[in-house]
Amino acid sequence: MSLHPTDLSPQNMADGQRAVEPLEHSSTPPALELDGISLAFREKRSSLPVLQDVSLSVRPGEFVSLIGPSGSGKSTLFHIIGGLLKPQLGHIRMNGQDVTGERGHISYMPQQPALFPWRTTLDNVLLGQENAPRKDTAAQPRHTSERERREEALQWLEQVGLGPFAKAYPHTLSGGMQQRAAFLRALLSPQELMLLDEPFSALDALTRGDMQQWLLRMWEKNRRSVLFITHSIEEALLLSDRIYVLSARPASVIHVVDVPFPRPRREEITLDPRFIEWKRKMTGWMREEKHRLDGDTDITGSVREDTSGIGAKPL
Ligand SMILES: Nc1ncnc2c1ncn2[C@@H]1O[C@H](COP(=O)(O)OP(=O)(O)OP(=O)(O)O)[C@@H](O)[C@H]1O
Repeated sequence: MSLHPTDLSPQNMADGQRAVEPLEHSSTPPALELDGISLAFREKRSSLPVLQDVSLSVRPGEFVSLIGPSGSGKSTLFHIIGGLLKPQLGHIRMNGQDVTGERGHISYMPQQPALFPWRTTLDNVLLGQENAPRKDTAAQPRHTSERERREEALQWLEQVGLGPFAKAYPHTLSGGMQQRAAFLRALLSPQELMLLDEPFSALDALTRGDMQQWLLRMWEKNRRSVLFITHSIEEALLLSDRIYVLSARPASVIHVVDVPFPRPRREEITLDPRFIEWKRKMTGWMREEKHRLDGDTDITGSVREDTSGIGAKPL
């Protein structure tokens, strides 16, 4: 389990000091390691550089977020990690093994729940296990029979308040309920690493807040390794151990934030002055990046400079 000792006390923030590097680096290899990933989409006569030398890691049991301007290449990065695209440069390692260009190593939760309308909630939740090789995971140890898997999935559905809807079809569920089912499907998949691509973006604000709290509790109980895409700085700060901030396209990592707030975290943390300060600082970064994307020459060149003094690591 990774730890993120940081020194982001209000005093240090005022003093303009940086967060210390994590003290503990476990000898266990990262659940996910991206090493110098670059990709350009090539068409007949043109080339669109989308990712440029992106490196990041997710240690076992860590919740890591990616945040960056729209169109910067976040989903493309997920497609590369999932083996749907092969980078022109760089490597992907999972648990120390090079898996660049290989499929089947991750469980994935997309923006839309993508439940099959002809399958019940229970059968949708079981879908992730049907085409994947069986192996132990933290959430689900090895089973011998289909019946046991169904029973366990039913217990999970009860736990997330979907017990009465196990036999219902997706169109009868609310957006939040569908997302919980989609999350369970990913959680019960045998792959250890979960990629969550803006899972709450289609939900209304209140449901989204509820789902964030729900995800926090679920993750704190199960501690899967998660890479999470979001556009919401508040969501990233609330949920993550670490946040990678991407530049505009071609995306590279411009800041890494070791989130200093202890767990378990609850909604109240968003009212903490340190949380508000982080949010303000990160909003500034994102705004600068957006201006750069829009071609605002006044601030071009200032984006990669860390002026925060509150613990971010500029690259
Ligand atoms: N298959 C493709 N062929 C050509 N260009 C593509 C392809 N897929 C994505 N792009 C382009 O690559 C860029 C990055 O797209 P991507 O969807 O990865 O960005 P994103 O950061 O996930 O965006 P958003 O935050 O809006 O979801 C965009 O300009 C997009 O138009």
